[in-house]
Amino acid sequence: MPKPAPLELPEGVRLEYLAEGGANVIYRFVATPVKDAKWPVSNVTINSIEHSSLPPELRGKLLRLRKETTVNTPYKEIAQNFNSVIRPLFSQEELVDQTLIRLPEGLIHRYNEQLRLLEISGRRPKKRHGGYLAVNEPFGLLITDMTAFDEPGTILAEFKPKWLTQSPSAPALARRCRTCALREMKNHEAREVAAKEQRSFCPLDLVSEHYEHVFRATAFIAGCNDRARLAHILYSSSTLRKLQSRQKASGKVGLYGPTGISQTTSLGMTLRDCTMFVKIPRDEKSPVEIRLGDLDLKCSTGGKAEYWKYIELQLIDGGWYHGSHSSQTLSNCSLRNTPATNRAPVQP
Ligand SMILES: O=P(O)(O)O[C@@H]1[C@@H](OP(=O)(O)O)[C@H](OP(=O)(O)O)[C@H](O)[C@H](OP(=O)(O)O)[C@H]1OP(=O)(O)O
Ligand SMILES: Nc1ncnc2c1ncn2[C@@H]1O[C@H](COP(=O)(O)OP(=O)(O)OP(=O)(O)O)[C@@H](O)[C@H]1O
Repeated sequence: MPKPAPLELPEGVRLEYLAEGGANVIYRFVATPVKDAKWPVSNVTINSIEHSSLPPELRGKLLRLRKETTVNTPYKEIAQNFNSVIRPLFSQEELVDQTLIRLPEGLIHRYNEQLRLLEISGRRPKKRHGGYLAVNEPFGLLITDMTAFDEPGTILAEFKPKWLTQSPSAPALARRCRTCALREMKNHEAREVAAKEQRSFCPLDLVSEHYEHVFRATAFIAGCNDRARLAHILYSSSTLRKLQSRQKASGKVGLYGPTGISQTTSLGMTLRDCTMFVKIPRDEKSPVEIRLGDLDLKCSTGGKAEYWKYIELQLIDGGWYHGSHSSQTLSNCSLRNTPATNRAPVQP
């Protein structure tokens, strides 16, 4: 059967900047009147987007546009990898879906202009200034909208679970997990140049079998004031456990990852840098929606695999896993007090 043609973004649809990361910018759809009778839409104000007035394909979706980066993997390849490598690992309800959509001509230039204006008006995070959309990218990605703007009372908690198991090449007597060790090393460097330090949870707490540890982790998750409710949701989240087991299965990371092109390493790193979205309705009886996003298969070429090994060596040789630096006295890593004899064996 021939493949269906990719969707096309109608000319008249306007976009509102929502957020961005290092490699992508995320937009909401703002329905505006268009001449094309195929897409009848009515006038709406920002923050109360009438989804019923959007073409059905765009309802409940956001638009993700790719930035120009050193890696520059085309969305077509990202979407193919998502379908062949990521999709089989999770169920449909556990993923922020991705669908290619062809962009109208001139759209990227218009929205690059808007990014410049957002910089001037202070609506773009400073650290993202100077990064713009890739002008040669013909596609955008329609992604599942996890925002709660259109659902009063619903809240969204968002965080990166990071490394849910210890690095396989961490020293056996480590008193820090991979994520806490790296954060503490980066904070040490930040302090030296008077830059802002990062505070976050220990990922091992997130998947702990002790509820109190999960509760401890929620102190660092923005978006949900009801920490106990969030902790209960995470404690019983099968998606979090599945992510952990998929990470374990892609264990060729740290010093053990092959150098150069390797899909196993790419997958291993991708699963350790994705985002978890938790959409919590006000009514405790309504279902909670938990999805994983930003699962673009990382590219292990271009020095990335070497960089990951270099980081691991720095953590080992620099003593960051041991927590022996004077700057590491205050840590909330779940391994910080563990007596060596009780520690779980490091994976082979
Ligand atoms: O190195 P880490 O663990 O700090 O993770 C990087 C992320 O930092 P953060 O999660 O904010 O601490 C970093 O996130 P930000 O750009 O800081 O939001 C990227 O996701 C980076 O991946 P890539 O180089 O864009 O493929 C991530 O780099 P990778 O190590 O996953 O390649
Ligand atoms: N499906 C979604 N629903 C709601 N918000 C989203 C969604 N996807 C992304 N976002 C918001 O946009 C931000 C950037 O998105 P995304 O993670 O895709 O960018 P990125 O450039 O790949 O990030 P990174 O720098 O981590 O590589 C997210 O941190 C989140 O706040």
